[in-house]
Amino acid sequence: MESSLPKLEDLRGAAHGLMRLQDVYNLHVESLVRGHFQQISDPVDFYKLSVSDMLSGDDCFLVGKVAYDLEDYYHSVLWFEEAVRLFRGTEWSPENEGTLEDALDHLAFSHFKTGNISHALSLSRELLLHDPMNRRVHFNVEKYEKLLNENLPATSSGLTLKRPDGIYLRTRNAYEQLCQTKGSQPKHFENPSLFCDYFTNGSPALFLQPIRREIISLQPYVVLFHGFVTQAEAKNIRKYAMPGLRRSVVASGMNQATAEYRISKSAWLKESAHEVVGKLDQRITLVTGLNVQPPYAEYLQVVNYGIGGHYEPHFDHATSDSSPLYRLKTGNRVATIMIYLSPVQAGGSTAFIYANFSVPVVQNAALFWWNLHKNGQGNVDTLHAGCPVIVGNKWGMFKNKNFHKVTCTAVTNIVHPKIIILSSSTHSPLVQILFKFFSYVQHNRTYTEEWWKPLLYILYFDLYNGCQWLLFFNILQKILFCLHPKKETHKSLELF
Ligand SMILES: O=C(O)CCC(=O)C(=O)O
Ligand SMILES: [Fe+2]
Repeated sequence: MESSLPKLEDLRGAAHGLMRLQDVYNLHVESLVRGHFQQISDPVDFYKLSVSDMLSGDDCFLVGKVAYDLEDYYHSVLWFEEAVRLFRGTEWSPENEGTLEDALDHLAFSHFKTGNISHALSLSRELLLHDPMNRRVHFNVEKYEKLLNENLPATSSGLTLKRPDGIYLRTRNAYEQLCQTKGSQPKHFENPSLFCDYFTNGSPALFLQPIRREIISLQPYVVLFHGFVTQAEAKNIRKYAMPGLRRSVVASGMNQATAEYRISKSAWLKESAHEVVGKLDQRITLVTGLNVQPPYAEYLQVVNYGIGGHYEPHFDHATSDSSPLYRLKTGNRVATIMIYLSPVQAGGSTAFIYANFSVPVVQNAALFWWNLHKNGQGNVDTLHAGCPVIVGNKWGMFKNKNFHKVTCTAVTNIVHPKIIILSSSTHSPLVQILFKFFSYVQHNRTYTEEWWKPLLYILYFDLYNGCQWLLFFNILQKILFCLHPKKETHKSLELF
């Protein structure tokens, strides 16, 4: 049983999670510990739990201690203040790690470190009432009195605490603002090009039961497909993923590692795990037109965020050549679809920072967006984040569509030394056909100077869609037509 119990890392993680909620949502610590979610700027409950267990003085002491050990006195002051308040009003319990004296001691020192000497002095004096023989505190009192007598400018009690910058987050304000505003996408009357419709994507499979599509943004293109999964499917997926859940990782240089900026658990689901996985792949193909079966895309990834769980602003696509995505030869991520598998009581929106909107968690809906521009370059407007979960348990499922195993194949021995083909692999059907095409062209010497232009279209097409043969042959026909405008194209096709 011991292995399933929380460890010290989990306890510290919980403290960081609480401080994250406090910061991102600008919450009052005093009301937060009572289960009321009130913003400092607007002290009305924006979420209220129906039943809640209050945090104890000892809980607050622990949170403060985590901050204090990191020399983050902004947070330690706020949490020790709460600990002192709660310790004062309750009997000490033998299960507690800290005491009122400990809290006073740490709070006094935190105030000293933030320049609030008068508070440090009064708290130290109070501490001496409980522990009159404490020589260290006597010494501190003398030191604080001396500092106050010297009347240094930064010793007043009117100082405002400044939140630490931590890892400098350029987009922090915009990100937090979007998290605080639940569902801040422009409404249709603000932007008439945004609309909702019943969408079939021209697919016969959706004619009788079109999907409800909500266009959320055009630049970047982001849409929400409502009712994408059923309640039962979502429940089953959560169940299948549960045993495989592990702490989520992020790309770190050439490798993958856990990181404070992504706190969640995730599991990969292969098609063999359950038939629902294959069904979902098919459904994604229907609404997006993309072949998303591995290896044309990654496996389905199920993600679970607990309270305070989040994913700070990031891109889903690789932005550096050393990304593990390239080492895995999966190619860059063209598009992402994210299915919300559970409701979330508060928090947990998906925020698009530069595009300036956030999408609240809509149970069973799927959010789709393109990460790359059509030329294959990353779209910076897709910078996005998963806001911290305030109350509840957020489950999501992701599918990332890749350029299919993009590698560079230099076509050297063929016609045009300047051409480098980006393709799946030399074994892919596309490349096999291209090679045949090249040798045909080489043999017949009938190409024009610009013969290669249509090829780029094919490559581009293949990279986006895997191979969709019907359209592929259409394009091939066009190429042949360029080469032999006078010949009947269907005859040329026979050559292949
Ligand atoms: O949880 C979210 O809302 C976003 C998560 C995300 O962007 C990701 O996992 O890549
Ligand atoms: Fe993402």
